Amino acid sequence: MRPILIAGNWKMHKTQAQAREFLREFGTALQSSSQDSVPLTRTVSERQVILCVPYTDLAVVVEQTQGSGIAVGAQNLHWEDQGAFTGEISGPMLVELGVRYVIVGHSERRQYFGESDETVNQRLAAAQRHGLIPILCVGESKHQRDQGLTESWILEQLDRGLAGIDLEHLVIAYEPIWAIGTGETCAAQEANRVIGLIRQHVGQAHLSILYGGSVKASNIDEIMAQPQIDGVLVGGASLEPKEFARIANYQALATA
Ligand SMILES: O=C(CO)COP(=O)(O)O
Repeated sequence: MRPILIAGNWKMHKTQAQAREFLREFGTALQSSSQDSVPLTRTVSERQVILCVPYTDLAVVVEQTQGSGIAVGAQNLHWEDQGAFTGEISGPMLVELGVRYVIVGHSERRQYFGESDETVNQRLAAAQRHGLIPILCVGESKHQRDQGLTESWILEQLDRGLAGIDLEHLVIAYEPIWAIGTGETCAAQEANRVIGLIRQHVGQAHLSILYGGSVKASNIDEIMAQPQIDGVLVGGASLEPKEFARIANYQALATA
């Protein structure tokens, strides 16, 4: 049985005060949106909820989620442990704060900050060296999809990104770029197909592979009904406590 992960990526949103407010409302919403009002700890122990928050919120969110079962993630890390890298944050700095997961290679990092598969690979290795679980993001652009390049592009991202990486302590997220922040969700069956290809290519039976891109309370049940999809990486909808709680408490439908 592969672990189910429901991860929120806040991107560059929320001050510490806003993070505290979110967590107050999220705790309540998690219980009230759960069908049988199970306590927070039980809900999240069956489905690992992860909040990937800005660096400045990490300490507050770790402190406020202690004992709740919610795990905390960062959104990037540098490959060196320390050094003259102005503006960067290293693995040991995250570990000291109690962070357990870290997103690596998000398409926004690749698009706006020049991340390449090579630096993604180095960041993955650094995360694992320090016991952090990296969430590697891969996905094609609209242009690549239209050109029929989806599969070859993703397999290339995987081959380059995962060279020498331990496949046991890793999560992959399939995030088609054209579905991020656009409201245009990838059809659940198509996401299932691509994730199946990723699983086959990586060849690691226990790997959790998530879908990301315009996930909302209104489409989570259908997405999670797909047999290859082990969870979601949620952007915009993770900023709103009630919406994200409903996503975490998705209703398990019969497998599509
Ligand atoms: O980029 C994403 C998560 O990492 C997805 O963002 P949205 O859910 O806002 O489309």
